[in-house]
Amino acid sequence: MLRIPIVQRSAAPAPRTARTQPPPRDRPRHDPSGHQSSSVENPSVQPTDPRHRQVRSFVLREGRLTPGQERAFAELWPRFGVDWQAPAPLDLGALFGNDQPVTLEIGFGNGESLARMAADDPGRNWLGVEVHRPGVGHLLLEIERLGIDNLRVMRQDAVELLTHGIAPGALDRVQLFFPDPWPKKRHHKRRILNPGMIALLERAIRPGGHFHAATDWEPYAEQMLETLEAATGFANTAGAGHYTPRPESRPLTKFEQRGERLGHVVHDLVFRRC
Ligand SMILES: C[S@@+](CC[C@H](N)C(=O)[O-])C[C@H]1O[C@@H](n2cnc3c(N)ncnc32)[C@H](O)[C@@H]1O
Repeated sequence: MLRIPIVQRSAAPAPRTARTQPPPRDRPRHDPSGHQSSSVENPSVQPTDPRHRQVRSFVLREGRLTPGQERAFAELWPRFGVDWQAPAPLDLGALFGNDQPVTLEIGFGNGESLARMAADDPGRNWLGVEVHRPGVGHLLLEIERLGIDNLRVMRQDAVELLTHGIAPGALDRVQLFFPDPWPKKRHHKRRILNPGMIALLERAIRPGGHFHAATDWEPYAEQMLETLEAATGFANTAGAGHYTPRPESRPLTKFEQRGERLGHVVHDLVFRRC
């Protein structure tokens, strides 16, 4: 009898690299921010098993690095980048080499406004967390250009970082500027500022510390105001129902400029942790 050999296919998938296209289900259908975030080596921002997928505030996208950004990852990441794996909490004092108060910026984009703030306020430590790889590379180059040493950079999902990596009360301030608005109703669940995030912020920010958000998307601003005012751990520094005038200390961000070109009104919200 003729026997036909059965050829076994290897079960091991090809390793994912920075330049591998994500499978179709991970490709964004619509990104209202116009932002190209990327899929990378960092396991904490890799797509997870679809059976256990959580709703994320970002969609992983390919992002090409410029030669300058490639160099930044090779030369500057070892000094200013933070390699972190959940669930170990960060030792912020050791990270900065001092006990200055720490401001965390979530989703810094290209990082130019964050680097400016860090340069303007050296008496404070600054930690930026972003998932978009070219943005991280851009910020590393800004740190080099400005010659500052009070800023560290993380390539991470901020939700994961706040859930596992930040000890209770370890932060003096958290800032969230122009988060993706996810304007379609079916995408509202992707908005990063929701009651779950507010609970994480209440845990991470010390009593007397502050949370500062800004957005140019009116319905999101209204949702932020309502959700933050409903949280018992925060008090609106502008008084109930009010937005805060734009603080001088906040430089214009890239997405803010884009919003202004589109005629959007910008709202700032500053809440004190009580
Ligand atoms: C609309 S952009 C705003 C960027 C910047 N703040 C600005 O104003 O120019 C929102 C940014 O948040 C980042 N982002 C979204 N969800 C995030 C998350 N869970 N952790 C870290 N970064 C996130 C995106 O990659 C994107 O760069």
